[in-house]
Amino acid sequence: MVVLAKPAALEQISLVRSPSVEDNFGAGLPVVDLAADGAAGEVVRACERFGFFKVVSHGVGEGVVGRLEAEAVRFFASPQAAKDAHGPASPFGYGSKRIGRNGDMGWLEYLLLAIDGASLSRSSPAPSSSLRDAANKYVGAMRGMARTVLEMVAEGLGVAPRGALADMVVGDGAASDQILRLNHYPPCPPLLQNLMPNCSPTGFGEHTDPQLISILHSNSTSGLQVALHHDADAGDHQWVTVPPDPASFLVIVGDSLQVMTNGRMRSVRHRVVANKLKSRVSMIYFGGPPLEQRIAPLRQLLVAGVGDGEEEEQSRYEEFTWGESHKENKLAIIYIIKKISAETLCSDLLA
Ligand SMILES: C=C1C[C@]23C[C@H]1CC[C@H]2[C@@]12CCC[C@@](C)(C(=O)O1)[C@H]2[C@@H]3C(=O)O
Ligand SMILES: O=C(O)CCC(=O)C(=O)O
Repeated sequence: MVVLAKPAALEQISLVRSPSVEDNFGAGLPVVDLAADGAAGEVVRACERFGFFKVVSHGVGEGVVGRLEAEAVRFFASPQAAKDAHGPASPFGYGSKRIGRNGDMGWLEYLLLAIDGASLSRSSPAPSSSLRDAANKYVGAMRGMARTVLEMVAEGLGVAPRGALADMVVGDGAASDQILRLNHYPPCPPLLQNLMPNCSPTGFGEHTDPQLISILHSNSTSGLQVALHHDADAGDHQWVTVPPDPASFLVIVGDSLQVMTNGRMRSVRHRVVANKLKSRVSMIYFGGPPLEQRIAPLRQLLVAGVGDGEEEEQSRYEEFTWGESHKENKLAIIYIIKKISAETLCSDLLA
């Protein structure tokens, strides 16, 4: 058991050893130019192989991103009492250090906002009208990108109609379950930097996203790591750092898309480690379906390529609705927030 000199400073936030620089993808990061010929095939390949990809040529104006990021920075820089007035996150609103309902802790503060149709929900108010306006424009852009990507997924997998998946999340009038999350990870405290040069506190613990798709933007501060799947279910994975690029977005496959594609696409585990020197600000749009949506493999994928007299592919997952996944934690079989145990604490601490 390790006792920190000042445990209260970290309030039980785990420490992780960051992968070395060589573990970066470098040129190997999956990148898709959404405007290029053959983009649908590239999207499917990246989602099958990595569970995420970087999007370039996305057509989202710099102003739309910059305006919301500036609003987020302004909110996070406001006095603690002003931020606390918008919390605690239950689940929507301002939250700090405590993430979700499972007692997970991270070196971050965040604003979780519900989306109703094409704009922020009136029932989880934004802290200011300027943040709400900026968020609504941003949400519009993210819905457009979610449609493009999900249509490409359907096209690339040979699923008809092209809007089969996209309509679940951004269909006209669909009461889908969309969320916008603004995250701020303050720099790693100087005390810890000195004590443990190779460690950082966990910003956001290891998890997969339960929805169909997430679209992530960050400022130029690093911290995001993804697990390259070898055999992730058997715990065989390698953490790699994704270099930040504010000019692009990262599309992340969620658990529901994994189920709907009967495991062809894999949701990707990811986590954030706090940066030693700079604040990281990220904005993430989560595209989930309506609560009554059945989460099960698309029938067309189970029968695709099955000849006469041959058995169709079996579903690898128990069927449930998106609403049930909230209530009964059904997706917990797939998504894992790993409580980092003593063995995974940095060896500097264990010494
Ligand atoms: C530790 C967490 C925090 C969770 C639940 C659990 C694992 C996955 C996280 C997310 C990620 C996607 C948005 C969110 C709203 C969701 O649906 O799953 C998040 C939720 C929360 O922020 O509460
Ligand atoms: O901040 C990031 O880069 C990732 C955030 C994330 O994984 C989340 O909010 O679910």
